[in-house]
Parts: sequence; structure tokens; C-alpha cells
Amino acid sequence: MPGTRGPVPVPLHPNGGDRDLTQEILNAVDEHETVPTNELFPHTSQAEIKAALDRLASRQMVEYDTNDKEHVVLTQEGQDIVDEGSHEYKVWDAVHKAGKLSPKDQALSTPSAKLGQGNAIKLKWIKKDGDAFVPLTDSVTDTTREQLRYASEHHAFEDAKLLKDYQKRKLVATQKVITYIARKGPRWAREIPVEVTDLTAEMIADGSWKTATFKPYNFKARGVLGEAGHGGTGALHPLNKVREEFRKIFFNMGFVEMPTARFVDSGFWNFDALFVPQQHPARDLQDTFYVSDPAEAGPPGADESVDVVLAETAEEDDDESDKPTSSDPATRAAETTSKLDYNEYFENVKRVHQDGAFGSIGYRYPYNDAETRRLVLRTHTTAISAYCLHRLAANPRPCRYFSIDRVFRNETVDATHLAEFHQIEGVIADYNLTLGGLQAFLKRFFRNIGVPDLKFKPAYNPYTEPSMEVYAWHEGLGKLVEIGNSGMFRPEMLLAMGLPEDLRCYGFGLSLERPTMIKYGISNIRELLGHKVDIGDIEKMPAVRLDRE
Ligand SMILES: N[C@@H](Cc1ccccc1)C(=O)O
Repeated sequence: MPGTRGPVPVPLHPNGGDRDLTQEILNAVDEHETVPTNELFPHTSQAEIKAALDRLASRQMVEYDTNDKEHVVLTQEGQDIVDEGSHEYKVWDAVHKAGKLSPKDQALSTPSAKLGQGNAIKLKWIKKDGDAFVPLTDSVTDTTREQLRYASEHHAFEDAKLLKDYQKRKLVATQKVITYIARKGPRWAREIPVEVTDLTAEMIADGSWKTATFKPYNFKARGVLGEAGHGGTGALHPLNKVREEFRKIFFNMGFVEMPTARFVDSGFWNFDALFVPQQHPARDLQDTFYVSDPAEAGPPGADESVDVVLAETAEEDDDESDKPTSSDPATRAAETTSKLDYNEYFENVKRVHQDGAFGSIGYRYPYNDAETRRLVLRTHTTAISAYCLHRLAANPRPCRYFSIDRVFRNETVDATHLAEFHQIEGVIADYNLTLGGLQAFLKRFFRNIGVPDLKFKPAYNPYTEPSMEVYAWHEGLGKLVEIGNSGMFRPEMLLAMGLPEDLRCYGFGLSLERPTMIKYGISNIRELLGHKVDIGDIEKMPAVRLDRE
């Protein structure tokens, strides 16, 4: 069984299907240098091709240009001519076969034959002899058919001047076709590299270390805080031991930690930005703790002075090593923020709630600005995810974020419920994501913590559609238990932030308490958190590895 420290491959095709279009494009670019992608993949939709190209372009592996071209396409009548010959040809053919043919003959009374008679005479293929037609030649060249056949094969006429004429005769039409021309980018590679974070014994044994791409060291990362007092991880609270295990798993899967140091947040980030309607029962005093002093936050964006920086990947750090000013966290935060317009975002969110926008019909109720400023103890860490996704709009690109921190709900405390608990949350943004990809990811994630065989159940969240509850088999209880919630963030939520249309986003969340209680065999949550906790017991609890029972 792989340890939690082993390299975890990044999925190449998030839709989980067999086909990997990004790899096919990489192969083609490698072989042909410049590739008109739609001609190469005529049966693949434009949107799919663009999504695959965007995934590669965002990694700077390929670059591409977009070309608008007019294509000539045949109408049904034009196609019939290519298949059977022109109207004049059919007239000549009938007359030629018969030797002599009355205009009243059935073969000459079809609408097509009526259209063709004049031309066949003009071309000197037939002539009137008494009241019948006779052929003038034993062979003809059907130019109309040849020209149309050429146009259907080449999407253009050999002589461009013919287009107008054929368009007037309604035998062809034109169609705008977008072609994407791809070529190698500055970070060209034949494959999306799997970045390995650790050198393992297996890699040395099987020689794969020689060709592996190692994730560069981030020398600016802060070190792990030294343990004081009791010493070792034994001094950590069991929740923090399990939290550390989850953090390692996230880091190994290429996630970046979100800044969660704000237990108090505004109604805007906790609810409105996530399209929880202002009358939703979850916003009730019975369910949510509101702060009374101060009761209100400034408008969204007013807290921008708070120095919140998402650690970028080591790779990006590396790029900036020769630019000391921009690697300074405060400067970087300012750079990112300056591109974001909070007023516009706020108005967008209001519009979606009140009138509908970005393809959503909205809730259609009068939106209350004061409600958006009310301060709450955050009820879920999705408030932070919304905040970080909005920041992503300043520089949209595929990314993976996670957080593990405390949330608060005004609930009656019992053996399995506390008024405060911890949420583990993950967010993945990328082009062309699908629900199947989310299931594949969740299966991989939970396998890493030793939970195989997931089941998914459709669910509802105001901010995701579709949404799925995640279930796993619990040996001890002998039944399926809910272990998490997930979904794809709604387009009206992401578009309102200014994220591009094809950048889609998964989200999922689970509690930290549940896996911890299972690991330590604790059945009453009050033994884990709060005033009833026995410190002696906590000290004796061993360190855990999530993937080992
Ligand atoms: N916020 C959800 C979890 C979740 C996060 C992100 C997307 C979907 C669901 C919860 O509290 O249960």
C-alpha cells in the first residue's frame, strides 16, 4: 500500500474518460509543429478542443491562434447535384437514352427537369426537333457538378468568383468556422509532467527516478514549528494529529493551503456570494451565530488590508526569484488585489439574487445590502473558498486549494454535535471538468486516507449543481455513513466573480471530527473537544497514519 508520502500522480484527464485529447494534441504538435486542431480532430466539438488547448496553454506548454474562416457548404439541392448530376445533365441523360423525348414525358416533367431544359439547350446538349427533344452530343461534361464537388471537398471554389453565382442559385451557403492553430509554447513538453514531491525507495529500485520530474524546492516556505513541552507529535491534540495527516495528503496531491484565519466573516462571503438566499433557514438565528459588537462589516473588499496571501506553487516562486519585490508577499497581494473590482462583483451577486443573471433566473426577491454586511461566525469554510476563487479571477488558471479550520453552528450540543467543529475543504479549478472527474478525484482522495468504495447520492447545495453527498461503508456500524458533501460550483457564482466561462470548479467538504473519532474509537464528541476533555488521555493518544488501521 502506498504511504502518504509517495508521489501522487496528477490526473491527466479530469473527465475520467478513456480519451485524452490533451495528449492527442501534444502528440500532433510534436509531430507537425503547427497543427490546425479542428482539421485534425473533425469529429470533436470545438468547445472540447478549446478546453484542451486552454489546459495546455495555461501551463504554457502550447500556444495557439484562433482563425476565423468562411467555409463553403452545400445546400441539400447542391448535395443532390453532386450525388446525381445537375438538372441539365439529367435532362440530357433522359433525352440521350431515349433518342427522342416529348417534353410531356414523365422524365421531363419533374421540377428539376423543368429547371434544366433551358440550360441543356443553351449548352447545345439537346435541341427541339418538332415537338420533341433530341440529343446533340453523345457525351457531356457536367461542369456544375464538378465545381460543386470541388467546393464540397475543399470548402471553397477553385475559382472564387463562382461563389456569388452558386449562392444566388441556393446551391451553396457559407459558414464561419473557427480553427485553432497550435504550436509549441515556452514550456513545451510531450506530456503534462507529473511532478514528484519525494524520492522513494521504490523509485530508486525501479530506476524511475532517472526520468521523473521533481517538484522544485520552495526555499521560501516556512519550516514546521518546533514542538515545545511534551515533545513529538504526542503533544498535539488528536484533531491536530489527524489535521496534519490531511494537510500532507493535500500537499502531496498538489494543493495549496487557503488562509483561514478569520472566524468572523461577513454575510456576503458566508452566504450571499454562495447564493444562499437571504431568507434561507440556515441564516436564521437558530442556526447561525451573529456577532453583535461590531455587528457590521464594511462592504466586500473593505478588509483588503488584511495581509492574506495564497502561497503560490514552488514553480511560480522560482520564476520570481530574480525579482525580489514581487516575491514579497505583501506586494504580491497588492498586485493581485488591484485587478479585482469588488463593487462590480458585489453588484453582480446582487443581480443574480434579485433579478437573475449569467444564465440564472435568480431568486427574485428584493436584496438587502445590510444583510450582506452582517458579521457572522462562519458556518462553513466555503466562505474562504469563495473569497479565494474571487481572487483567482485576477489571474484565472487551473489550481487546487484546501483548508482545514474551525466553523460554528448554533446547534444543540449532544454526543455527535458541537456548536463548533472543523471542516476539511478542497477546491479544484480547471478547464473542462466534469462530474465523473469529481467522483474519480474523491475516490482517489478517500483511498489515500484508507477509505475505499465510495457511494454518491444526489444532494442540494445553493452554490453547487450538481451536488453529491459522499457515503462510505462503516464496518463497526455495518452501514453506509455520510462522510462528505461535494459538487460543481454553479456557473452564476463563478461568472459573477469574473472567472472565464470554461474554467469549472469542484468543491468538497467533510468534517475533521468524524474521521478522528473513528481513528481513535471515540463515540462521544465531547471527549474530543470542549471542557470535558481529559488532558491525560489526549497526551497518551498515539500518532496516526490515515492510511493504516
Ligand atoms: N460547505 C459544504 C461543503 C461543500 C463545500 C464545497 C462544495 C460543496 C460542498 C458543507 O458545509 O457541508
